[in-house]
Amino acid sequence: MDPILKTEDLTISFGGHVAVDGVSLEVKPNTFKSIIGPNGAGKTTFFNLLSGQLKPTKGKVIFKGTDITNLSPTIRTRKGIGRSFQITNVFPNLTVLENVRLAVQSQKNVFYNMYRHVNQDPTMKEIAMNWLEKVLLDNKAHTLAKNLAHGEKRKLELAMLLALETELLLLDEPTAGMSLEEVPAILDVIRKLKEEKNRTIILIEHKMDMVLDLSDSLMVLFHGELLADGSPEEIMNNELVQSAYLGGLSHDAS
Ligand SMILES: Nc1ncnc2c1ncn2[C@@H]1O[C@H](COP(=O)(O)OP(=O)(O)OP(=O)(O)O)[C@@H](O)[C@H]1O
Repeated sequence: MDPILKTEDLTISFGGHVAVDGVSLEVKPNTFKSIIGPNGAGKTTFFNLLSGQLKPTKGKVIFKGTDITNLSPTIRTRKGIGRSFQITNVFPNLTVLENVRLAVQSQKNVFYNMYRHVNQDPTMKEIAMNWLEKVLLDNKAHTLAKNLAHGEKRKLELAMLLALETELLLLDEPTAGMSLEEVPAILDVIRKLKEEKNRTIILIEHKMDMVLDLSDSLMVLFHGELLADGSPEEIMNNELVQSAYLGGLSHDAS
């Protein structure tokens, strides 16, 4: 099966520091891949290269056989790469429902006329409400986004990402900063997405139990380099990974 996503020698330097260093990998469609690695290994930078927030110093990003290395984040989203929203992309003075409805509209290419449609299209509202139900946030539909608790904001980001209906989802620590009680619900949402088997999901995550539970494959970044790429079993048994990373991980994994 052809990969949905491929990187070739993907590299970015900031000044003299090589944050992502010659990463070549392939991701099969409708699989779940996690990226692990210690703090500062280059995981978020790698995501930024996939989503187009950063342009590489060298190398390529290929999505569904097309070289997208020089395309903008907006065009990449239209082509099917969805990156989890940061809360900075959320309108704080709109309600939760209105925020998701804007994401639904942008998926349907009617963003240019958003205020008219916000008020006039009941279907958009229903679709938005469905996404909110999916992330268990429908009870906060009419709350202003700025008044949400941290875990609820992460759920809103996830609902907005899902509303874009992209084939590839890039999830950057979706449970970061959540309280212990909030994590299982979001984990359930991600597990259900995986079980639908109609999306490719790449997850950056420090929580090893979550990674091992969900992933078909794992890639390990270490000082910007791809240290290993394989099944969870292969990675856990990889001596290089154990000595370079997993030994230390047991201390800082949450
Ligand atoms: N815009 C930037 N300018 C300069 N250096 C950067 C920039 N973005 C990232 N870096 C550096 O690149 C390296 C990789 O950072 P990155 O955030 O990708 O790591 P990470 O693996 O996601 O870490 P964490 O697990 O802590 O989130 C770090 O040394 C970081 O300081």
